[in-house]
Amino acid sequence: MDPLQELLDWATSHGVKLNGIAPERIPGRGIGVLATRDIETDEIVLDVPTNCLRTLSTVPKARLRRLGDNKNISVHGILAADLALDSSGKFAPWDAVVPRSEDLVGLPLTWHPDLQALLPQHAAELLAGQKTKFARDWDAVAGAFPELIKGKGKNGGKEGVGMDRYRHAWLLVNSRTFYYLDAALKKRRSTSRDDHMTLQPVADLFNHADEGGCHVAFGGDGFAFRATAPCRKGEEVKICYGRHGGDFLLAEYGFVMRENCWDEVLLDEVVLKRLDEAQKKRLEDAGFLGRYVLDRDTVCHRTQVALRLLCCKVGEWMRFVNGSDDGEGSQGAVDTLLLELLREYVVIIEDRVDGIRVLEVGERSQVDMLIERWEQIRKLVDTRIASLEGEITT
Ligand SMILES: C[S@@+](CC[C@H](N)C(=O)[O-])C[C@H]1O[C@@H](n2cnc3c(N)ncnc32)[C@H](O)[C@@H]1O
Repeated sequence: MDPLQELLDWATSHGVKLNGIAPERIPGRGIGVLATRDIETDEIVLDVPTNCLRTLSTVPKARLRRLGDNKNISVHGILAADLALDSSGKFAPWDAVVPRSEDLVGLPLTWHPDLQALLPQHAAELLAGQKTKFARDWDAVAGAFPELIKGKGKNGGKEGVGMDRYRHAWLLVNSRTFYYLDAALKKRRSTSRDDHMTLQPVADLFNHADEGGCHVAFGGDGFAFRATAPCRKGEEVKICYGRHGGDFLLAEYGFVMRENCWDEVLLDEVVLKRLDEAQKKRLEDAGFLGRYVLDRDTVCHRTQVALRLLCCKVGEWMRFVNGSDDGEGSQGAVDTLLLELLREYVVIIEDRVDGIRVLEVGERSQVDMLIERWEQIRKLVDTRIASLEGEITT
């Protein structure tokens, strides 16, 4: 039988209700969810009861006991251990449709370090966070389940096949969990919002849309997915994973979107190098050092503050920071400086893309994805340059 049909049979026998939707393979997006009839706004298209979820509460007690009181492992890490070690067959129809390792090569955690080194700043920071978290989780899991450390890993590493299997499970958890909180999670000490997660077979087949996706509501009985816009038969039904820019989608989900109304880029690389140590200290003390964001329309207030420090006398800058000066008088100088910095950034972007093109590592799809991401950033920067040029000359 078709594995997707088996998953649906399994899910419906566990109380999952699909209404006017069905999963299908979609070129370039793995599996997604299509409308099988016209869907109206506010229709509930999917109901997932709590008994279908894979959470901390469904991890066998014996497995949890072996992890002991280890505070270093995250809930993410425990769920991944459960996926990697599970041989119960309880979720077999789901295991049969989730992406295999070769389907996850878009996630930068799987990339060659030379390619990782050419990620945009925000994506690189997210990746660094993942590496630290993964290393901690793997340490805890490898210590508790030494039977996982056997054979040679894909990269011939001493950690063995177990680490590859664990990383695959860890990435599945990374890219397909939903926010969730229950008694077990509340009881567990030292959990943060990041630990409030669950895996949901079937619901995890929805792809992401920046706008117009189904609304996901989580209550005591489970999850309900409600259409927020009409969807015609045959169209893809999506949800919004969050208002994420392209760097986040690339680092955490391993894909790039052609159009994304939430896209943004960090300008720290060009702004910070203009600041001397005293200016950095001043900005730090005021809470404005770093995280200078350009989105599809404009730069953020933090950028306005940092650039004003480079254009104004300190007194005027302080009045802008405390809100007693609206900054109108210095806006022209700030815009001129911003234009200069954005032009500098264009040169950096071109350099990065050239650097990626000459690399002889990584898979074609990874290289293409990284170049596409830099091209998106270039588009954001070029758009702002064009509008600043128009504003400055008029
Ligand atoms: C929650 S899963 C969605 C189901 C997934 N497509 C599958 O085949 O199982 C998230 C993954 O789907 C893919 N994805 C989600 N939204 C996408 C989009 N708009 N474009 C391309 N890929 C997308 C990414 O690989 C992401 O990591």
